[in-house]
Parts: sequence; structure tokens; C-alpha cells
Amino acid sequence: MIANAINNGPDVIGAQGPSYGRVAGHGVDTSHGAILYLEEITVMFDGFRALNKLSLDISVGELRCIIGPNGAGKTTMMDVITGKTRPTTGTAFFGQTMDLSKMAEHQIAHAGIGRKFQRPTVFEHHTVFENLELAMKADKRVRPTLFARLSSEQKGKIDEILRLIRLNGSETRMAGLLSHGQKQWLEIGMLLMQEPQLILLDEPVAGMSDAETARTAELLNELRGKHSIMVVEHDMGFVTEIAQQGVVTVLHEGSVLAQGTMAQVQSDERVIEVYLGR
Ligand SMILES: Nc1ncnc2c1ncn2[C@@H]1O[C@H](COP(=O)(O)OP(=O)(O)OP(=O)(O)O)[C@@H](O)[C@H]1O
Repeated sequence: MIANAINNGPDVIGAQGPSYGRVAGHGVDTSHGAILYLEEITVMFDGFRALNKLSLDISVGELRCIIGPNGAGKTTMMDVITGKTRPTTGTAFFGQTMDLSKMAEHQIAHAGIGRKFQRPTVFEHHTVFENLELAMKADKRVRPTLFARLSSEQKGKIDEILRLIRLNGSETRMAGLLSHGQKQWLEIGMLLMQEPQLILLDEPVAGMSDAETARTAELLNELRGKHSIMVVEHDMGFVTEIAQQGVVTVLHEGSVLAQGTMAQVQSDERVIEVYLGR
């Protein structure tokens, strides 16, 4: 199945854009316009339905925000997408051909789904630059060993990402000395180094200052259209900033309760009742 997908060849969109900014490629067949299809996914934990016939599609280049009350199933959904949790029933496809339920976690990561967990996990005893370099070299598609010199193209890519994550000028700082927000940006940069086709961000602004949250919104708005991104977040101000006119999905009790623009879901009585009106 994976081999077939790879044979479909690259599907590079936005090749004029920045080198990290490829929306699709590396063999993901997105010919029907979607990068992710979840269909009727149910996850049972000891008789409890964490996901209940959840169906959701993400389009190529879309920035999708997922909101919903605690326990709605948001993390479980990301666990299904990344192979950490297997669906009890239902199907999950990456592009047209990759059946995520048949792939191991490392295969899914290698196929191009990158996930950032809530807590930053940077290499604290390495510099900002080294963290980005290590992320690039952890990418199995890149051949050189850890000790190989960086090509000018690779250096250019790191510089571009440093600017994007607002850490240019801080490249020689130890990552352990960065603020919480800067560590989160660095980790987003490390994800971008690997050019994932789909990026999953779990509560990226939790614990950030207001200024850091605003800069994170700017950062995500810069990534808009260049990557397919799914963001789970409780901070409604932040979601409003990044959702713009795009689709926001509200999860509740393991399924989609409502879906639409931020304005539409904010005025939906059911959403107010179970989440926003609390
Ligand atoms: N491994 C597990 N075993 C049993 N129940 C689980 C397990 N993982 C999650 N659950 C339950 O499944 C439900 C969905 O949890 P999940 O963490 O996906 O929700 P969430 O929407 O991410 O919540 P939050 O906003 O608090 O992070 C919760 O009721 C949770 O207690």
C-alpha cells in the first residue's frame, strides 16, 4: 500500500514558495484534494467510547482548528492519526492510498505526518541552530550523516525557518535557556525542518504569555496554505485569529457536534451549551 502510494510520485504545490513550504509531496496521493480522511472512527476504551463514529476530512493546505470540551476526544483523534491508538472500527486514510490503521507510528511519521505535543521537547543542551540541524538530520530522507557539513541549501533552509519562528539572532543560544514560548516555536521549527505534509499541533499556546500567543498566531498565519495543519486549542482568542474564514470543527463526546466558520460555531446554540457558554 505504501509502495503504491510512493509510486504515485510527488505532488508538489507552491514550488515557487519557500523551500520548506511544500503543501504536498513525498508520495502522498492528494489528487482528490484531501490530505486526511477519517471515516466513522470509533475508539473504545474498556467499554467507553472516546471516539464515536467520528468523520472528518482535511483539505490540502488547510489550517483546521479543532475545539471542544475536555474529554471530547481531541487527543484520542490525534492518537489515531499518528498510529498511537488503533481505531476499534472505522477508517483513517492519509491521502487516497495510505491506510493509517495498517501503519506503525514510525511509518506514519516517515510518511509525512508530524505531531507536536503540548509540552515542548527540544534538546535543551544544544543550541537553537543545532536543534534545527538535528531535526533535519533525523529525517530519513536526508542522507548525510550527523557529521556531514551542511550544504548551502540546508543552511538556507535553517535560516528561513529561524526567521519564521522568530529565533533569528538566537541561533547560538542554548535551547534550555529559551522561554516557554520560544521553545514551542523551536519545536514547530524542528517539525518544519522535516517537511511534514500534515502537521498536528496539540494546544500550541497553552502556558504562553499574551504576547507569545499573538506571535504564534502570526506564525501560523504565515504557514497558512503552505502546509496542511490541524490545531487543537482551547484559547478562543487564538483560534479566532488563526481560523479566519476557515472551518472550525467542534468535537463533543467523540463526534463532530458542529462545523463551520468561527462566527458560525460561536453562534451555534449546541456549541454554546456544551462548550463556549460555560
Ligand atoms: N487510554 C485511555 N483509557 C481509558 N480512557 C481514556 C484513555 N484515553 C482517553 N480516555 C478517555 O477518553 C475521553 C477522551 O479523551 P481525550 O483525551 O481524547 O479528550 P480531549 O478532547 O483531548 O480532552 P482535553 O481537552 O482535556 O485534552 C476522556 O473521557 C478520557 O478520559
